[in-house]
Amino acid sequence: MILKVDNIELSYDGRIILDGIYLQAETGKLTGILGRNGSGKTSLLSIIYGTVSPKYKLIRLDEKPVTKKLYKTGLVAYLPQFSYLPKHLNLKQAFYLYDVSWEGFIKEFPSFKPLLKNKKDEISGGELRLIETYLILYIKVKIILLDEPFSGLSPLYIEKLKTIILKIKKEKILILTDHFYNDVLDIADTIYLCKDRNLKLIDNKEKLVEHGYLPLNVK
Ligand SMILES: Nc1ncnc2c1ncn2[C@@H]1O[C@H](COP(=O)(O)OP(=O)(O)OP(=O)(O)O)[C@@H](O)[C@H]1O
Repeated sequence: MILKVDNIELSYDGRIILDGIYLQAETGKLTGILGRNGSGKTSLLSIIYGTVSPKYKLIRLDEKPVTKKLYKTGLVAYLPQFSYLPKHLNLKQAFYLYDVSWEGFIKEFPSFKPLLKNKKDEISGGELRLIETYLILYIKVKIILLDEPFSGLSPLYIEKLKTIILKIKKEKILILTDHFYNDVLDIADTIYLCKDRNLKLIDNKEKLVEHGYLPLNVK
């Protein structure tokens, strides 16, 4: 499946945030979006998802224009920057609600086993972020949008999550944005830099320096 996002123009209060955006993402390839704070990455993901309405947009799936908001098609799941799980659910109930296997999760992350009956305010911020990201990755949809999945995670969990993302991307369209650029560069097949209201296709790390996203002395 190929997702094409084209011709997006978004303004807030008369200020143009995105203009003439083109992005292509496909099953089997991980698409990463990098960009400075405030460059418009979250806005773009929200436009694709359908919760932000720009002045113009054209979204196509396998060349067919999508006329509904994408989230209404049942094809897409979105990890927002904020926590989305309802407070009253424990983890067992949350995995049940999202139809994701707790046993599969425990196989990957055995240290979470004792947390089965805990609610979101009884686990750490990083643990919660990992669980919420994992749930989104395993929801039975074809398109996954992840806004800063690595934020708040310790290095070992980031590595584990990267392995899972690489597995998942084989059967889903996966678009992610994060400030952990080394991790994004490590696993993404296609990288876009969100800059000057537009997306620039990036083919190597040096380009990120040239575009002023990374400092000159970056490792
Ligand atoms: N609801 C809104 N009303 C007005 N301006 C907004 C709104 N949401 C975002 N903006 C502005 O739009 C610009 C893009 O914001 P966005 O959240 O998309 O950036 P971002 O690249 O995701 O940033 P970050 O990396 O900090 O999360 C910013 O200048 C922001 O202040």
